[in-house]
Amino acid sequence: QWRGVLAEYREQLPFAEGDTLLSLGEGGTPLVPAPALSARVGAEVHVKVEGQNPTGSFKDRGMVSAMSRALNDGATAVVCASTGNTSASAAAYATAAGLTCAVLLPQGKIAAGKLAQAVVHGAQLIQVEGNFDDCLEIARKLDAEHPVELVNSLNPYRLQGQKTAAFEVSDALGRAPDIHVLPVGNAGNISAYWMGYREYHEAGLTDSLPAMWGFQAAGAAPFVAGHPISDPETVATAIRIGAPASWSLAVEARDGSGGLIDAVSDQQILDAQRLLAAEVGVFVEPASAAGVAGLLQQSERGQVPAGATIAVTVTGNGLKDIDTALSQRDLTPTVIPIDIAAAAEVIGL
Ligand SMILES: Cc1ncc(COP(=O)(O)O)c(/C=C/C(=O)C(=O)O)c1O
Repeated sequence: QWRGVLAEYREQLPFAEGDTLLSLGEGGTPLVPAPALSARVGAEVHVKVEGQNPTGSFKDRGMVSAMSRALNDGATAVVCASTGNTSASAAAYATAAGLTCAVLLPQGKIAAGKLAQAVVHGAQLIQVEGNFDDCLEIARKLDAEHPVELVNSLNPYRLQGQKTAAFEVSDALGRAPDIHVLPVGNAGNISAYWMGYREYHEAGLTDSLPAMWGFQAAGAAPFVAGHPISDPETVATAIRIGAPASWSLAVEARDGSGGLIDAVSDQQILDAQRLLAAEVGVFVEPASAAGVAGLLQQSERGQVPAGATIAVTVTGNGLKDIDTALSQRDLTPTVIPIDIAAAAEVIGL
């Protein structure tokens, strides 16, 4: 029985013997070989399906850690800003911890599935007439001025929890990948993976380090611009972020690993989302496909080393944002009477 990331990787995590460790079963997610992607890019591609976590995104790894810390420190309330998945995860883990949870969301820019999660778990939802960056500014000030625990990825326990994904990829492959590919928004995840790969390497559990390849939406690509941008825009609302909180850690992950952070268009993201669903069999929300879009772009540019071992993280479940997925498709249903022959005819039997 998988015991959750805090128990499974306790020695690598900053928790004391007597600490209560929460779990909703997070972590232990599938690393799926993707022959369709491997054939397209000429390398060995494995997809880390983080939409399989309890609340449907990778955020659960970091949230179980930050929430456990908060609980053991006697906190009674937590706060976070979110584009949706952090708040969904914070709401669920606050419930598991018996803490109250306030979430700050950019008005009108959050996928319905994520909103539903925060609501059903009883979080206090506050919609801000601004974007994620404005929400994070408020959350930081609330944390500084009031007895609430901030559980955004500025909280080091978030990155500590999220680094376990790098452990799992290395354990599953029996080695570190040559390249790790993932989307970049607030930039906590790329920083956490790099931390995890380095820790495994320093512990002698792997004998190499991957290049970290991060991808942003072209309309929300501060790392590509080289500075924060004020009006990020993308259909991938989860990464519609202009002022990443983990800027310096992400730059260290990019440069320290000999990697890159580049941009892909919304169309490339939607095409990658479609490819994952139609050719690999994995349904992800748009932002989650940004890494795959970037890998395809690198391949088109001849930048993918032949035969390389590549891990790509897809970060959130497609069920979070079915409106965007369905808006890309012809929905005229095939309707038939209650008639077997009619069904057989439609199917072409
Ligand atoms: C599906 C999905 N994919 C990628 C990212 C980017 O990860 P980071 O670069 O670590 O921010 C997010 C981020 C979401 C939030 O920042 C939030 O929920 O507030 C996400 O939900």
